[in-house]
Formats: sequence, structure tokens, C-alpha cells
Amino acid sequence: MLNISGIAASAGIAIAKAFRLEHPDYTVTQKTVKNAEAEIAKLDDALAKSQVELERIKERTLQELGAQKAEIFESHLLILNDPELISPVKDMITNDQVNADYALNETSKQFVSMFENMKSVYLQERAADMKDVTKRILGHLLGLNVQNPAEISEEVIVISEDLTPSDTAQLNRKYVKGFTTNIGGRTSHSAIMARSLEIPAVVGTKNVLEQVEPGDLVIVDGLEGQIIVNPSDEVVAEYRDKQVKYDEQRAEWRKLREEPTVSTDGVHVELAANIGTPNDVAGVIDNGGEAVGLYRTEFLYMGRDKLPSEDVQYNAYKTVLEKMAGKPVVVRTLDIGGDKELPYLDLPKEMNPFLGFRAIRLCLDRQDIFRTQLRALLRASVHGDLRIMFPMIATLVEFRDAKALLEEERANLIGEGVAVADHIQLGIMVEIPSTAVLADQFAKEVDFFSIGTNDLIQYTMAADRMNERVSYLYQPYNPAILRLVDMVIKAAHKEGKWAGMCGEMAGDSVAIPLLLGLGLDEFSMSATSILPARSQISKLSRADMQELAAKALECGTAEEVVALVEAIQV
Ligand SMILES: C=C(OP(=O)(O)O)C(=O)O
Ligand SMILES: [Mg+2]
Repeated sequence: MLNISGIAASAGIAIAKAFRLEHPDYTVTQKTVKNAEAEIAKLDDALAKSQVELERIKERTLQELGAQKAEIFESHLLILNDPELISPVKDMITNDQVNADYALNETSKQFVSMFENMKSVYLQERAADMKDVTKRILGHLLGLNVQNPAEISEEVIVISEDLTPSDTAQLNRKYVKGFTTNIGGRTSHSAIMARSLEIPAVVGTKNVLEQVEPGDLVIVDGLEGQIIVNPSDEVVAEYRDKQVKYDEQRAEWRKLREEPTVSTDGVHVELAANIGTPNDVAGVIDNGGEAVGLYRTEFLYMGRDKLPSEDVQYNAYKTVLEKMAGKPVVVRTLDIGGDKELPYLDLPKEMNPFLGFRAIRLCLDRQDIFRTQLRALLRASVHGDLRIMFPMIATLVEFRDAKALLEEERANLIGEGVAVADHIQLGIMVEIPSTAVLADQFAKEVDFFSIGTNDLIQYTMAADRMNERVSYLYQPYNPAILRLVDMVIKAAHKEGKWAGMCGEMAGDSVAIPLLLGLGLDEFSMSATSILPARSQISKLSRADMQELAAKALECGTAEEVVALVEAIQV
């Protein structure tokens, strides 16, 4: 039996066999071959295997995850069967007497660079498909063990170095009971998605992948951040017990589903949920969410091979608004970059992706992408209480520029005779220190703030939110962070605006008393955190929490703040 510690990323207990998800090395080297025909036969064999595999994955994805997710595999099949790719590979094998993997790789590189240099976005997107298909064929040619998360068909715990958000998007809850990774933190996007899928997860273990063999029995304790490998029967029994207790506790919380969130002295706050896809709305309603406080629309752009059209987006936004039946829905415009990549945009690699060309910076530059999203949102606005929020705003000028584009698209749509809601609240994420510091100026122009602590903490503390080696600096309770939050809330209230928080801190039981005391109006969190938060707030007095928060703002360290909060916990 082996215990491995990590970061508790998604609550719950899971017990199942290990499934190692590895991303193999596709390096190829040039070799001279005598028998070109034998190489061509190898290539044909790899193509045939890829064909069978893609058809199987497409079918399964269609059944388990729906047509939209399956579309990508349809395009891959088209490339696989395209003679324009395969003939030049065969010609190169014959003419240059080289190995099939080398010929394939070289030919594919030419196509990729040709697509990347095309003007049309559609053709640029083909580059990413080409790379994916090439990898699949290479996998067979090189005899690599390539796994596809969408293909898992028995109950497992997924173990991997890291899970990209698109890997996570393919995980099927029916089979993937839990996951654990070497790297990542509580606010990495795979952790956030695990919470929305309600899959127990432990991340940032540093070396779980090296310590677990396929088929080992693994316990994921997403409550305490522990992984237990090959536990004894007693330990399994102990954890089954813990699982039952956790389920009982959840049943207790569920009684609060239809209740408002009110402190003992009668102050009402709004508990909202963060979602990534329209499918997540069911979990919001199930967990008693009063609103959607953050719809991360970038997931609509990920896990596919091209930009979603205006209609695809309109339908997604409309679905969320309709399902929320008049309750507020804050939709955040595209926040791509950082750990959320869009391979088909083929953006150059950056030294510091979290400080780079992302979110609103990209949208203000690529106005074609941004305007399409704004039009889809404006069209959807008539279906409910839509609020629009811009991510990563660093300057007032960025906000004004983004707002001007929104207004232009509104005028265009009205000119085309399309209905648009009269008033749509327009807000910003406060996740960059410059914006928090200047919140008094922003508050005059925006309708609301939503504090994005996941980024605000990393930028304030200069500690990468993905890097477990500096995770000790990732301090939500640091008085420096609390002072920024305080400034933002005060600035909003001074102008009669509301202030929410949609970073993970909003659902954190140590932070909640402080945020209640600081006057936060809306707390947006993973749907599964809503009922525990409601239970907690209903036992707290806002007046007492104001005193607590005032003391916390005068503390010198995060530890002192935690001690203050612990002293009031009943
Ligand atoms: C909610 C936030 O945005 P994301 O986690 O998507 O960067 C945040 O930064 O707190
Ligand atoms: Mg952010």
C-alpha cells in the first residue's frame, strides 16, 4: 500500500482500477530503406488501423457525448482518406527510399505549413486536424501505445502527467470514476472541469504516474487530496465508509436546495454557479444555484477542430438562458490562452502564456472572432436575463474598445431587423491587479464586477497557478488579496453597482466568512459547492463577519487570517 499526497481538486471518494493515460514520444528519424514496397505496405496497414480506430471512436463519441463532439473525428476520417496526402507520402518512399514514418512526417509538415499560411480561417484550422491525424498514423507506424480518453469503457481512475482541458472534455463520467495527475493546481482548468463533471480528483501529486501500474487498485480521496495505491481490505472498507458519510452529508445539504441564502441577521447574498457548457446547467439547478455567475464560453471553442459558427454559439447561449428560466446568466466572452489552447488558431508558442496574448487581448485583435461571439450573444439576449462580461481587462481603454464593438454589433443587428434585449448588464472580470487598484474608475462605467481570484492571486503574488512548486504562494487569504477584494467591492458599492466573485475562492469555506464580511453580493462557484456554502452562510451573522473581515485586513500574513477564521468556526 502506498500513500501519495496532492492537491484536493474535486470533492468525493472514488475507488477503481488505474488507467494510465500517457502521451507518447512521436519523434521520427530518417532511414534509408531497400524495400520501398514493404514500407508502403506498412503505411497501408497503419492507415487501415487508423481507419478502424477513428470509426470506433467516432461512433462511441456520438453515442456517449453527442454529435458535436463526434464531428471532429468525421473530419479526421476525411483527411485519412484524402489521396492528396497519401499519394505524395508513397511517392517519397519510392523515390527517396526512405522509411514510411519519415515520409509521412515530412509530407504532413508541408501541408501543415501550407494550411497555416492560408488567409482563410477555415483552412488554417485544417492544420491542427492534419497534425492530429498524422500522430494517429505515426502511432501505428512506430508501434506506440496511444490511448484515447474517449475510448475508456470500464470503470477506472485515470492517472496522467497532466490532463489538457480537451482530454478532460472527452472523459465520460460513467467510466472515469476519478483522476489524478502529476502537475496542476486547484484552479487549473482540468480541475475546474472535474468539479463541473463531479469527478473526484487529486492533482499536483508530482509523481503519481511513476508510482502506479495499470490495473493497480487506486483510491482517490478528493476531500483530503490523498491517493492510496493498492490499499489493504481494511483501508478499502474505511474509504467505502467515508464515501457513504460524504453521501449522507450531501443528502443533508440537499434539503437547502430551494432555500434562499440568508445570514442569521437577514442579509441575502446570491449563490451562483460556474459552468463550461450548456450541459452543466442541469447540475446548477440540481444544486440549487440562483444564477449562472460565470459561463466560460471558451469550452465551446475547444474540443472541436474549427471555430464555432454564430449559429452554434447562439444555440448554446439560448439553451443556457432558457434552461435558467429568467434567472441571471453571466456569459464571459472568449478567454483563450494560458492553459486553454485552441490548436486550430495556431498561435505562436509564448514564453509566458499567462502573461501573453490571451482573452480580451486576442479578441480585440481578432475582431472577426470577437464580433461573431458578440452577435451570437446579442441575438440570444431576448431569451432570458443575459449579462455579458469581458475577461482579463487590464485598462479602461480595453473595456471601452470592447464595449464599442458590442454596441456596433448591436446597431448592425437592429439594422438587420433582429431583436436584441433593450438593456444587457455589461461587466468585467477583475483578475488583473491594475484593474482592482483602479476599480473606482471602472465602477463608473461598468454595470458589475466579478472578481476572478484564480488569476488575481497568481498575478498579485507572481505565482503561476499551474505550478505546484510555487503553490505555497497561492494564498487566497493573504491580506494583500483581501485588501484588493475589499477595494473592488467598496468601489462597486460607491457607484451603486454589484460585486461578485467567480474565482475558486468564492466557494472556499475559509474565505466565505471573510467575503460575507467584506460585503460581496454574489458568490459564483462550482455547482457542487453551492449547498455547502449555503449551509455555512445560513449559520453566520453578517455583522460579526464584518468585524472579522476588518481584523483580517489588518493582519500581516495568510496564517494569521486563517487563525482568525478558525477561531469563529463552530
Ligand atoms: C474565474 C477566473 O477565470 P479562469 O479561471 O477561467 O481564468 C479567474 O481567473 O478567477
Ligand atoms: Mg481568469
